[in-house]
Amino acid sequence: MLLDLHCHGALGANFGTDEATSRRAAAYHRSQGAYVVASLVSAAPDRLEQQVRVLAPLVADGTILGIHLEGPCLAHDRRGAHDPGALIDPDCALVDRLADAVAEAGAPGAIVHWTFAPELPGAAAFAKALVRHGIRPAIGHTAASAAQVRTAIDLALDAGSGPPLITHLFNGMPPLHHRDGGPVAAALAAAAQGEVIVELIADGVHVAPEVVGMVFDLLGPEHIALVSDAMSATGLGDGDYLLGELAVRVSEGVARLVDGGSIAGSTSSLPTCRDWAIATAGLDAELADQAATATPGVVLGSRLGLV
Ligand SMILES: CC(=O)N[C@@H]1[C@@H](O)[C@H](O)[C@@H](COP(=O)(O)O)O[C@@H]1O
Repeated sequence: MLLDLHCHGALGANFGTDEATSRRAAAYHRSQGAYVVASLVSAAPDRLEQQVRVLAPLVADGTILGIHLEGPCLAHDRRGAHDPGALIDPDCALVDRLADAVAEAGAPGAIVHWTFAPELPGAAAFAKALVRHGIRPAIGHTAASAAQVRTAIDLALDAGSGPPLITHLFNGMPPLHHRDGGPVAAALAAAAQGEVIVELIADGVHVAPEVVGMVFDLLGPEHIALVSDAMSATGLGDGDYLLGELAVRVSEGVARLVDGGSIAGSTSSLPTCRDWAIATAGLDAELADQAATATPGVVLGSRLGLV
């Protein structure tokens, strides 16, 4: 089985909406060959609490590997398919609240990682709060400079975190510029030193095959987690869907926000991404498999015992 650290749903369901459809989405991904961490897009704090409470029993019984909060402390300009009305500055009380909610709902430690933009006010205290709760900081949806990303990585490591994640490297951040390296340069340099693990969406839409190949050549599979970022259309066809509260249209397998046209997750399961990485990006099967099993396995650690 492959291990997908970033997955929003399948079969018309967004994880966290309700228990029955969340179970069906997880079962779909299992039937394709992947255990998933359920990702939640930016939403109001009350809504996030409801959603983590819906998912806690699924973590407790091993239906899903854990929960990933993607937002709501994200950069407005790099929000991609996140609801601009839900974005807030980093808020340590929200970390305490959601960590307490999953514990109370029977799944202490259910939150595996949490994506935030490190340039926002209060991000340093937020990252420390994550580490205090055993949640791995994930840097993403960010317009930070390379120096700000480097500082955030050091802060997380100093606070006792395992290597932070870089949420879907390249997507939701400025592209690499040779006179302003930004998050991509900082992430590649740190990953090469084993100080972060980068996610890559290898669905054939988000990142070009030659870029996927280049990242594997530069970093090696031990520093890369292939992820699906699968949204609710996964397992179904083209049509109209929701990502969180936002309307998404899927056409020829590509999901885009109806309003603005941002790409809005993938419609591929992780095994499909793995196959694309081999067939189209030209990776050795062994390397693709390592980035879809052993490397995400390091992030999951003892949580893997549950499945
Ligand atoms: C659930 C989620 O957040 N998914 C992101 C999306 O927000 C972003 O728009 C897209 C492309 O990002 P890009 O235009 O920066 O490459 O990547 C991912 O699909």
